[in-house]
Amino acid sequence: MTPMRLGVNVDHIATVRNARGGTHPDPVAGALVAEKAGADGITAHLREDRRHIRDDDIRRLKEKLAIPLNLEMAVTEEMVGIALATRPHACCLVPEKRTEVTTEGGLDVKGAAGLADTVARLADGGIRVSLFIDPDVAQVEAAHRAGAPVVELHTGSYCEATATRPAELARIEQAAEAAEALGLECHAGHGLTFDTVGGVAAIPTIAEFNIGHFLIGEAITMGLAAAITEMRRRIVQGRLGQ
Ligand SMILES: CC(=O)[C@@H](O)[C@H](O)COP(=O)(O)O
Ligand SMILES: NCC(=O)COP(=O)(O)O
Repeated sequence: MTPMRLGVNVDHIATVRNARGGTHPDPVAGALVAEKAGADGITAHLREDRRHIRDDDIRRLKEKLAIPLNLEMAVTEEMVGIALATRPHACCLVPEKRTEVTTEGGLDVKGAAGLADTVARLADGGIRVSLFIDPDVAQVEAAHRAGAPVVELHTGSYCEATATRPAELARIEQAAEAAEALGLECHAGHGLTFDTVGGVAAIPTIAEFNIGHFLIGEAITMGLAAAITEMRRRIVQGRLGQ
């Protein structure tokens, strides 16, 4: 059976940290909790504007994790240099727009000149390269031509859709079938939640799910009670001089 790995994206732990400019919460500490909880890998997106994950987070993730690190990054010389210096297990190449709130779409692999060269340089550095694309058969075929062994299908439109969700899921299924036929490993991610992951997981050839924003949100709400209980305990301890 095709594996069904869960990659936990820790970007938005860094978003909360950066809101105060300090060191807490630490995305690396969160990644180690995810590792202990059974995550199969950790994903972190080093954006060009460093709005959440920073260079030092990537360095520390590589140093401390026992599970694979998947570095998401734009196709730039700076990022290729960081990847080759850090040597994560995998790099997922994504499109980036400075003003976007999140990754709005997939890479236009068909129109990206020089992408095959970037894929080859990263592969020569021992890094498994994945291309983050819209669920579109032509993009899957272009990813294959560019020499990438893996594609990650952008599930954002599927997750956001209501009436058209079955049609969006059918696009993901077709793209996953095309990847399988070409011998590419297929991953899925973006915007997945408890309610939307099942539909995608039902596609038998998808080997990895990369999920971040929703999980970090649930960690805040599901974890809030435990944090409050611990804070109450510390207050009582302090009062009693223990
Ligand atoms: C490429 C992608 O989907 C992710 O990196 C993810 O969405 C988290 O990063 P952003 O929210 O900054 O896009
Ligand atoms: N590549 C997608 C990813 O890592 C997580 O996306 P999201 O769950 O934070 O939207």
